[in-house]
Amino acid sequence: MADTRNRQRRHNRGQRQTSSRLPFTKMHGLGNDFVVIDLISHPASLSSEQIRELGNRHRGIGFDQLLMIDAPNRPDADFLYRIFNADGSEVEHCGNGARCFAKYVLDRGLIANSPIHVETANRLLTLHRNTDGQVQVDMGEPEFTPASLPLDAQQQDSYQTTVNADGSDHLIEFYAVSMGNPHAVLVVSDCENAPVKSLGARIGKLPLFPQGVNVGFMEIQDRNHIRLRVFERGAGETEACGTGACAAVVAGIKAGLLNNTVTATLNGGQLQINWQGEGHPVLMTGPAATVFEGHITLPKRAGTGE
Ligand SMILES: N[C@@H](CCC[C@H](N)C(=O)O)C(=O)O
Repeated sequence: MADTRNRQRRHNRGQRQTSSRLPFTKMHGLGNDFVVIDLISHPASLSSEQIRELGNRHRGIGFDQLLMIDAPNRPDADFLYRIFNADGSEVEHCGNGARCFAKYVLDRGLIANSPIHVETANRLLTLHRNTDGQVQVDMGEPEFTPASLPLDAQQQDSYQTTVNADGSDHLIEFYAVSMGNPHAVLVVSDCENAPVKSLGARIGKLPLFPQGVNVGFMEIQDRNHIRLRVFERGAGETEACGTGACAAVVAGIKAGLLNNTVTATLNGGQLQINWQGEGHPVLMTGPAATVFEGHITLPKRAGTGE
């Protein structure tokens, strides 16, 4: 049944006309904020320049990520989930966005029940809304090979490099984890006073990371609790980063510093992360919220009357 419906949606995608008035919903997961658009009901295409303009917090709507809901390409998925950072770049994964995605498609009846199977650029995610409204996401398995980020280095347990920020050289040690998107995780003693913005921006630009990297600053409070701030690729420091929380917890478990179930406290609130070790997926549980709805007016395309 899902396959027949998906074939029809893919067919419609091939046939569709672009809408000039595009409904959007503003959502957030722990303050990591999103504009969500449903391209199945309202076909449209947005250039990276248009996405950057919409993401501008002073002249546009403002968001950390734009999330697109579309018809899947694979028969075992209910939807295709595409993610764009505020700088217009398309990326592979967004954990807080996945929880909002589940809330959006369930609240609007685009699917009757969870679990919801969602295709991303490189994974199949499973989303489940709990009876308390929180959403659990099977985020897939973490990867540690340099090629999976990518990271231009030989594989090690952790990596060291020197970064110049705030006028001085910092020798940093980091763990490298791919959650489908790239993460460098630093262990710090004082998360509140860590130079997240300056160091995060510099690390993200190191040639070591040819496709950039999300940089997490993790303070280990005890074996079941971390405090985490994340400087996201393409968005800067955000209120929360779901894939960043998974990457940090996984790095901490692999290093023997954390237990298998951890509460991560981000700037915007808490996520529960569970990982049973290599060969297992990471499970992330947290809230999703709708803020407001509106319409984007897209410029008419010359000569088409659209
Ligand atoms: N906010 C996200 C991650 C969004 C993508 C990231 N900035 C990247 O470039 O990989 C999350 O909640 O995971």
